Amino acid sequence: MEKKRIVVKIGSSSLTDDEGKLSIEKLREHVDALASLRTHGHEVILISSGAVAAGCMGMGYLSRPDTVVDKQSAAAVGQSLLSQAYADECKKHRIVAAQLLLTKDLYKNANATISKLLERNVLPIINENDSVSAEELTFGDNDMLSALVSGLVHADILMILTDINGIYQDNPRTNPQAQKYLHLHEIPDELIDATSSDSSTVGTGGMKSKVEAARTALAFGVQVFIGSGTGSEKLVDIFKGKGDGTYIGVKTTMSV
Ligand SMILES: Nc1ncnc2c1ncn2[C@@H]1O[C@H](COP(=O)(O)OP(=O)(O)O)[C@@H](O)[C@H]1O
Ligand SMILES: N[C@@H](CCC(=O)OP(=O)(O)O)C(=O)O
Repeated sequence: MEKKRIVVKIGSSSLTDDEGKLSIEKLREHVDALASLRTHGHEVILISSGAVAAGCMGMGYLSRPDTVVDKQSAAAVGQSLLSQAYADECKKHRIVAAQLLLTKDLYKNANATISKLLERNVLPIINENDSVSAEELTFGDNDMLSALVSGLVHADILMILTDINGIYQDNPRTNPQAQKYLHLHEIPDELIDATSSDSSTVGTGGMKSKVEAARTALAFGVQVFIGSGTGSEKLVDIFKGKGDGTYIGVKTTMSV
């Protein structure tokens, strides 16, 4: 298998249980899958959401808060829990993990650090620095952050993992008849217009922010997958073109 540079983005919805709390079981499965992708020789960078969700309980919030300061405070509590959980699970695979908390205005400064970490076989784990990100200058969700990082590091592939198995013509939670796109060559304006920003209870941006991110990544020459999966081989399967989701792009790095 040819070595590729792969950015994997994991949304809050794929890291939490039914009550919206951080699920160590789910996080463990993601780390197992990331480890397998690395074992196949690929360079892997992780963009992980989940700080706000992970911090809600410690802050005494019963559900995801609405105000910026409440979300920022929950993220401050949750980011350290998230980072510790990744470090613990990575250690089981003898993987050293690094944490990078980026902001929209300064994210490009991380380029050299990410390159050095990859050179030393360290797994970069990136999130937005929620606690200091000003409302008018925030990514808000990590979809666009993952697309911009993919461009910055000249990634070959961006895999966006979420709680739904691809892009549908309409939100399948409200319209069960909606049809799924298996493969898209590009993201037309009509698709962005038709895609909803309705998200899960823990996520932000819904499918709209993911298709917008996919369009940005495509413009950088990065092939994109949006979908879900289970088990330690799910990322390798996505790479092989056997993922449960939507493949986007004209290149054939992933054997779609
Ligand atoms: N056209 C669509 N196709 C698929 N999912 C959609 C669509 N429109 C809205 N959604 C919603 O997007 C949600 C995923 O977005 P989000 O909650 O932000 O996830 P994440 O936390 O992984 O970023 C799904 O649970 C689904 O309900
Ligand atoms: N940076 C935030 C991400 C916010 C968010 O909900 O993102 P996502 O789940 O990717 O839609 C966090 O870690 O909670």
